[in-house]
Amino acid sequence: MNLFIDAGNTRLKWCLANQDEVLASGTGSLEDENPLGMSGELIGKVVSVAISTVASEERRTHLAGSVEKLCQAPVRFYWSEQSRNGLMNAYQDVSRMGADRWHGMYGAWLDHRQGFAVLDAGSAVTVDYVDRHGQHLGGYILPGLQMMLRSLRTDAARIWFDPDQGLATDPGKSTGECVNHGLAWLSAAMIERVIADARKLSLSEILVTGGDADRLIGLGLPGISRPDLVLSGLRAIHAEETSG
Ligand SMILES: Nc1ncnc2c1ncn2[C@@H]1O[C@H](COP(=O)(O)OP(=O)(O)OP(=O)(O)O)[C@@H](O)[C@H]1O
Ligand SMILES: CC(C)(CO)[C@@H](O)C(=O)NCCC(=O)O
Ligand SMILES: [K+]
Repeated sequence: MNLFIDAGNTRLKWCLANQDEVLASGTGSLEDENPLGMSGELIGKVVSVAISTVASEERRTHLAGSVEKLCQAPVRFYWSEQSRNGLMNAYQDVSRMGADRWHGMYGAWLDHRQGFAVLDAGSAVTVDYVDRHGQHLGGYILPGLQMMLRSLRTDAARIWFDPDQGLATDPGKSTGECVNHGLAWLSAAMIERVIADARKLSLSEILVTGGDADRLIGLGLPGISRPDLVLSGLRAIHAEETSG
């Protein structure tokens, strides 16, 4: 079995899979001693490890070391590419693009050839557009929802509030409401823009992934929830690279 890991800035997601099916999946944290939280029985099945990561070089090295030791298996990292299987990256310097964006787009490309947007609402939010010819048209990088709340709390002296996951967007009448409704209101505005862009660019689907995907869908994003998007792109690339 192969172990696949999507290591973001906050959490990591993993799945244990062979060519056709996923045996197990879970989440973990780079901060934990056992970063995957996998049982010994599952760890024993791992013969190779493929990782997509946007973590710092220091955290990446640490992850590689601990996974290698834990699984006694070779670890391979996958990065952004210029093109693959008809999908073409708009970046001139693809080495600068977060691997999660490329793997998410590739996961989407395998199932949707009619043009799509990928919205990854993680520690940061990314939006990427791909047309029906497989051409990546470019994208956006925005602060994530938790990141915005954290910056309000730490950078503004008189803003005290309890964060909530509410969906209300009407004008707030307390600090807490102003902050929480403000975040939902901003997210709703982003959703409107993504919808308008998708229409203008003739993209037929919006695929949503990341920890805050459900929140955005709750706020009206007409998207398909694909929590596994990055891992499924990574699995496909690993299979292509190691077959034959
Ligand atoms: N159990 C959880 N732990 C942490 N964040 C969570 C959890 N559930 C939902 N979230 C939300 O998910 C967001 C982080 O998303 P995700 O886990 O996809 O990040 P990530 O993959 O580490 O980030 P990135 O890839 O952007 O670096 C946070 O803004 C938070 O609101
Ligand atoms: C934007 C994030 C943090 C989203 O996870 C990641 O894709 C990243 O670190 N990207 C590097 C910059 C870029 O994609 O251009
Ligand atoms: K991510």
